[in-house]
Amino acid sequence: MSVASATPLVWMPADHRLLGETVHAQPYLILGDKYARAVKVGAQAQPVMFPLADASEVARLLALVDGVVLTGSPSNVHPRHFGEPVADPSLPLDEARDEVTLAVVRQALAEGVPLLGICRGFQEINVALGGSLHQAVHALPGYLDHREPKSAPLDEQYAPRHEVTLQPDSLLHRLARGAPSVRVNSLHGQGIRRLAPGLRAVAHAPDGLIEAVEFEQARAFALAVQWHPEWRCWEDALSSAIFEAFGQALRQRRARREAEARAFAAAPEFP
Ligand SMILES: N[C@@H](CCC(=O)NCCCC(=O)O)C(=O)O
Repeated sequence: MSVASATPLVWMPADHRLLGETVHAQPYLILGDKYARAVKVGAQAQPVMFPLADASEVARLLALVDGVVLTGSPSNVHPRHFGEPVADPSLPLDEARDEVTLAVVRQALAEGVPLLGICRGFQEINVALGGSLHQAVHALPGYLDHREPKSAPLDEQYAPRHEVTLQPDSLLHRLARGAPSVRVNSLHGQGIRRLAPGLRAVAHAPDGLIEAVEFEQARAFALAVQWHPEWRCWEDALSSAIFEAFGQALRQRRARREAEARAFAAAPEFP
């Protein structure tokens, strides 16, 4: 008998933000609409949040889902996670998010849970595995300014800004149908400095900055990009391909989890 699988579930860890006027500002746990929408439309999956999850709950919560998306965010990963002080205290941090996402990366990769990282999520994967970040790419001689024009309309902020060259024989290169390079948007101030052990750089900007990584020993989909494929992912061939491939990996895990649950239910009980 064939059994139709339920819609896969994707854990999307929350940002912690203060919203409201200064004296009345209150803490909120939030998820950007464009990320959730890309998971729903592009990967045909259901986004879920565990808003007050802490690191000690990560393993138990990962067992309930079919994949993870680590989203972008205006906040930076705290540089203490790669042994540095904060270079610019005016920039936002989100240590509560760091606590969860760094643990999620290690556990998800160890267990073969499909993982997609975007922008901050890309940086989190590198830091979680022992890599480090440049805290201000634009201040480095010879590097481009990878930040978005802050006062421009969103369409302009998310417009393709520079090329990335793709590494042959990578998943990303296959998803780009063998194109040697693609143009991508760019909305970040930080970037990978020391690549973490176990990660392979599979895309580079013209200034040499790493723009995409894959996990070398991946047991399932494990890709992260510094740009934003979630932005109207259905309008761009590579963005659509990334979310479709992630969706396929989610359905494979979903089918496996359901088969295990059926086998467990059918097993004889021993006293
Ligand atoms: N703060 C980091 C990460 C940049 C990032 O994820 N930007 C996305 C902002 C828009 C959004 O919320 O999606 C850096 O600057 O490098």
